[in-house]
Amino acid sequence: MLRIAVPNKGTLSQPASQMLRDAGYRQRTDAKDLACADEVNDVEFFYLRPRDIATYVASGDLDLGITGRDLLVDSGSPAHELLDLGFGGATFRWAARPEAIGAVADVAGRRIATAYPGVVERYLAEAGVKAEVVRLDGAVENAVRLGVADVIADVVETGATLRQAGLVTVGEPLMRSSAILIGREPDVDLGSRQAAQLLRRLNGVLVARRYVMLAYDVRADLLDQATALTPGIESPTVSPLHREGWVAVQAMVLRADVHRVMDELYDLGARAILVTDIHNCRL
Ligand SMILES: Nc1ncnc2c1ncn2[C@@H]1O[C@H](COP(=O)(O)OP(=O)(O)OP(=O)(O)O)[C@@H](O)[C@H]1O
Ligand SMILES: O=P(O)(O)OC[C@H]1O[C@H](OP(=O)(O)OP(=O)(O)O)[C@H](O)[C@@H]1O
Ligand SMILES: [Mg+2]
Repeated sequence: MLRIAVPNKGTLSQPASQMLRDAGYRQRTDAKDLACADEVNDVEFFYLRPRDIATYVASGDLDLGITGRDLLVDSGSPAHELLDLGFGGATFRWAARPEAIGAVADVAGRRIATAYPGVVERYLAEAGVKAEVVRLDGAVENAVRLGVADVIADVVETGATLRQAGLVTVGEPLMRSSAILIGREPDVDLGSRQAAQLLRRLNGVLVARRYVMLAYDVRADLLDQATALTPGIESPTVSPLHREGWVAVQAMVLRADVHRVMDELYDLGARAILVTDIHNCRL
């Protein structure tokens, strides 16, 4: 059985399980369950703290895992990123009181509060900057107000928590994170039937989330201009219509672009433009 680590709590937990469900895997129904076997697919899922997942995967005790890129870096573990899963996106940033520091170089000699000392120490070492790292478990934004630190380095998603604490970001993010699939080796072991299937299925979910299916009718003499707007992934499907001189076109389009593409197709003269969701795919 393939053994996979899944976040048991926190921001990544629910979307990770949802993505696995969308990929056709069985997931626990009770949030207190520690493991869940999917006999049909010959996979067993273990629910672990996302911070610990890289350790289990790097040791080889589990085959694959889902965690955050920042947590993988923070762990200092030799596990490898195999696939960006497209959820749990956040930046990891410096923040301080307005005007307290102007640039990242100014963190030198300051006290930096963080729950990710591994990420911060690696960054400081690479930048050749010396500073004191104060390791906290969470609610790091309070550290400046309470006098424990001068600067923080933390996960920023909407920025609402920083604003509440009267802090502003400084400089560029230390890193950009999102949920990732990790493994012990730099590539998925495609010799393992279950691992190859998991990768194909997750890629199928990613494509289904990013793309929609667009169908429309257009005059045959406008087909080249229309398909230039909707080239699809391989090539658009073109079928004859009963109406003389018209064709029906079907192509996958990026969800983020679909409204612009529909407007441009309409302006070109295409009609009966329909968008449908893709539930899953194998490309
Ligand atoms: N708004 C967010 N807050 C915290 N972590 C986030 C957020 N958005 C994405 N993430 C990512 O989630 C992972 C952190 O998850 P983790 O479960 O350790 O902390 P959490 O979601 O803050 O939960 P808790 O605070 O209960 O431990 C990191 O990879 C982080 O980049
Ligand atoms: O930019 P935002 O959208 O405000 O999100 C980022 C904040 O959310 C998380 O805190 P969480 O609520 O998990 O508390 P914690 O610090 O105790 O982990 C994270 O640690 C930041 O503080
Ligand atoms: Mg948190």
